[in-house]
Amino acid sequence: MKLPADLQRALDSAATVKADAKGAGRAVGLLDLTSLNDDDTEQTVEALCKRAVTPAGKVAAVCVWPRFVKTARKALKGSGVKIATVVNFPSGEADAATVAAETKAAIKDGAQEIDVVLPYRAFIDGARTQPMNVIRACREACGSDVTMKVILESGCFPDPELLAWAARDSIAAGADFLKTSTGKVQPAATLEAAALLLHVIHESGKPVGFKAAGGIRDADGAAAFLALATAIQGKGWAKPDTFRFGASALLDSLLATAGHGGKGEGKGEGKDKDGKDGKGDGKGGGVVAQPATAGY
Ligand SMILES: O=C[C@H](O)COP(=O)(O)O
Repeated sequence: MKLPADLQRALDSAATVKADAKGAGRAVGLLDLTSLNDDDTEQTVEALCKRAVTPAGKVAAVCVWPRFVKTARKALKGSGVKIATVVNFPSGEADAATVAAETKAAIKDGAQEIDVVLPYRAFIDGARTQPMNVIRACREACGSDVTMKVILESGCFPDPELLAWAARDSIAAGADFLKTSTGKVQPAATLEAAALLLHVIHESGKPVGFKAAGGIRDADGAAAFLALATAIQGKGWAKPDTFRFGASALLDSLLATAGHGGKGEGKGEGKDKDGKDGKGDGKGGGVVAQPATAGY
């Protein structure tokens, strides 16, 4: 299935958008500042939390492994920055009872937002009941106070119709947000997947948010996703309650573009997927997002 013509036009136009200072400052407030590296420690999580309140304002949330939720809670006390964590991450292969237990434990530790991976491999293989039982179990464990973001791992879907189906089922199972990717699989966030998920959200008529996550490394890449959200959902829709970026190496580029310098003025201070220093292309990271070209 090709994207409908109006979505394709919105995507083509968004792909050409360049970041400006105002938009980059706004994007800071929509950021889930993320660290989900295997070698994260309490010290790296504390350092991450110190970066959550910036000269351009605070980020929306800090997203860390469940084992660091308590550390983040302490470090972020009084900041107003939310604490997000991941469950069933990144493989999406745990059963409903395990996911419910993971979710409850994280909430007990202080998590306010749960990013749960849809059992996407099972869904792609044709299963329908089991994947959604996992999402429903997470929803139940979250209750009404904790935000649940469902990670679809859009890059693994062989066709957009199946992705749209997973998105609709996730909304029916209680998703507060649809999130593109774990960031552990390529392709991660693409404008194609974003257009489709934003369209499904729009069609649903429900107050469901969208999170673009994985591979977004510079302010221009972020601006394209924001422009697309505005084109599909309307001006003013993208707020912290409805739109997030999940990114581990975007903040410095946003701050530099917003006129707040940041370490290295956005000249390659980012980290690549292995946490190595980016080599510097003036756009804030070793890997530059290619939002408009990859698959779903
Ligand atoms: O949820 C967010 C992703 O894990 C971040 O991915 P990234 O490291 O490619 O920015």
